[in-house]
Amino acid sequence: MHPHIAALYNSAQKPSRLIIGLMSGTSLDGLDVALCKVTGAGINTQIEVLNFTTVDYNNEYKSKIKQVFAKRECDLELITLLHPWVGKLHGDMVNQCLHTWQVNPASIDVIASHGQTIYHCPQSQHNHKSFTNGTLQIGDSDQIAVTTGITTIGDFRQKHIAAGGEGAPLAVYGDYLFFANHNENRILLNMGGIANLTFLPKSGDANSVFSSDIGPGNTIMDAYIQQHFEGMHFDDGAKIAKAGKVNTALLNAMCSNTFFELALPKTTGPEVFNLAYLHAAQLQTNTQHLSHEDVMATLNMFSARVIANALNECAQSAKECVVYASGGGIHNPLLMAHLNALCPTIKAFENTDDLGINPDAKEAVLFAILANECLAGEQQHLNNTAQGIAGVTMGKVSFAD
Ligand SMILES: Nc1ncnc2c1ncn2[C@@H]1O[C@H](COP(=O)(O)OP(=O)(O)OP(=O)(O)O)[C@@H](O)[C@H]1O
Ligand SMILES: CC(=O)N[C@H]1[C@@H]2OC[C@@H](O2)[C@@H](O)[C@@H]1O[C@H](C)C(=O)O
Repeated sequence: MHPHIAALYNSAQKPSRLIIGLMSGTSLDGLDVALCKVTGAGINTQIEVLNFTTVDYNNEYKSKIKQVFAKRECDLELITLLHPWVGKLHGDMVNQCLHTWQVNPASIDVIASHGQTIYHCPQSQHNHKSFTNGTLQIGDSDQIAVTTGITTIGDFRQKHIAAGGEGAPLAVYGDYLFFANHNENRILLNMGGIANLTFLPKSGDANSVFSSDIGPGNTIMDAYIQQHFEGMHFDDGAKIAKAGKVNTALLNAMCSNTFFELALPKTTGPEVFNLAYLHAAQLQTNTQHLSHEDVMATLNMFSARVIANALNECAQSAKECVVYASGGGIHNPLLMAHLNALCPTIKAFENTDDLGINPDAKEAVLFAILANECLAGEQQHLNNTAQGIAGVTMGKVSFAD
């Protein structure tokens, strides 16, 4: 047997494994690195996050990725070069974290790498009759494995597509294994660039579990700030939005899009929710001359309204839902205040800290859980293709040499 296969076999048989989850989201703020001790597998999975950090991206990374990010047309040579470059950079960042944490790389069983999404196109968002769903993540796992010397499992989304899904949201798998609870109807809400949710009924009925993207979380707000406020990446503490007034005409125009008419589950991305989306709504409502503050107030309310609509829809099908929020949006006080006001049927808004997982680390932890299932999961716990939840093992294995 090849020693790499033997090592994986040994890892899979251990009662617990050290797995580093890596997530680089649509906000392009940094690489989330979560060192997890994962015990067991399947519905017996337990997680302890031993260390977590976000390694900030520098301007070079952001500007290089932005040249291809969510763009229908771009330089193929650049994409080809970025794929190994991002992987190497992510590997270097893991090495830097391990050094800082004084953790021996040899003690890590595997790295779970999401990569960097550069384009997402479910069937509902493209006009090519002969194609179904597609999504593309760069940041080659072979580069991470070679750079760190640690076996890396990556490229999780392609199996989901191969099995008929849209390649997202994958959160549902980890959410179900780790957060489902018999005493409470739960909604796990993540507000990153794009917002998504997982509904976990207390009945535990796997067929009633579902997950969906909702629409914009922070993505349009971030893009607007980056365009108009030099050196700023986001509206810290919602200071700018708080100084403005919501423009109802613009808000209503933004809320009117075919994506919102599609039934859950569905997926989307910054390919749709971007500055061009805002500009089209401004043109339509003759609101091009609003102040930056008023635009930000309206964008903030736009995100809140679409998220609230989805939460209220879930709350109709199950009484007394508790929302557990995660992602950078929880740090936006105006967004959170709007959500509370717009969701009277939600029993309580908590965040995943209350369930033992740092809300900023949650997505990276979810990929560690997916890698753990790839290694040690003995059966599929969710399998409902009608709800976009394919019962498949996700992830491709890259060895270090
Ligand atoms: N203090 C804060 N005030 C306002 N907004 C904040 C604050 N901190 C973070 N955010 C928002 O959270 C964003 C980062 O969120 P997160 O890291 O969850 O996104 P992501 O993982 O890249 O996205 P996705 O989950 O869609 O892939 C920032 O770009 C910003 O918009
Ligand atoms: C294609 C892609 O990268 N989608 C991301 C994005 O960010 C949030 C939302 O859109 C979600 O569908 C997904 O990420 C999370 C981790 C998921 O798959 O559950």
